[in-house]
Amino acid sequence: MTESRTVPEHLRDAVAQARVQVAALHAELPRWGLVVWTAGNVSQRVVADPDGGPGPEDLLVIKPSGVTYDTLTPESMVVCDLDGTLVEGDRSPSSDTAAHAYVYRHMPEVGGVVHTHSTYATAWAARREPIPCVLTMMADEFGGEVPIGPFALIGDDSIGRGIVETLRSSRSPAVLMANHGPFTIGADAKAAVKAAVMVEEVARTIHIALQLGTPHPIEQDKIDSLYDRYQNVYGR
Ligand SMILES: O=C(CO)[C@@H](O)[C@H](O)COP(=O)(O)O
Repeated sequence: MTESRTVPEHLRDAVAQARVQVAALHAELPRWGLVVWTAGNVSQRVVADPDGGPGPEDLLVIKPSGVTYDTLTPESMVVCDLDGTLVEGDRSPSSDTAAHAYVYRHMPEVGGVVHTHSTYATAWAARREPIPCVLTMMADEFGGEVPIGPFALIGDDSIGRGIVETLRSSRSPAVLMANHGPFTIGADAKAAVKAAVMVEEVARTIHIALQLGTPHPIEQDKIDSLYDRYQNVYGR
């Protein structure tokens, strides 16, 4: 594969650090039972101009496509530009790279993106049904329901467009792409992994609640209050 650009000298340390972080975060996906075989991926933005903030010249670090989790290392991670073009690496980038890159291009506040096929969240995605906000944990992390994104084919901008269109009008850091699975975002890749863990947890719990009867919705003012406390006070 041709490399159109190289990692600029001033970003070498930041890219090396991101390789370590992204490799370690990939190991979290099987650890939390969110993926099987080679499904799923984690990426992190590397800001090209730390003084100016996120911009179109940024890079992203992501896993190579089709490699099993137990063989992923910092060295095997690949670096792409925000068009999804390979900048550094020995293998093809993840097949979801275009989606991750689209999110970074259009949501400058996003520093990490995660995709899994975690079982319960993906079951909701298969039914194209948003996960209703019936748990305080959901109000805390998602600020409301977890929305459904459109059906989109893999490989081009379509998934990225669907993620951005859906999450722009939601407080949720997670979207269930129709018939596909969850994509999550965060200020960094760790926050996006956390959202991936949380969306699977609430998808499972609410699925079980539905087997027992009808879950009670939480009033909007209570959701707002829980969200505000968790986002601005909890853990500070
Ligand atoms: O769902 C998809 C494709 O959208 C992925 O989760 C693949 O299953 C893993 O792809 P690579 O990251 O290995 O290319």
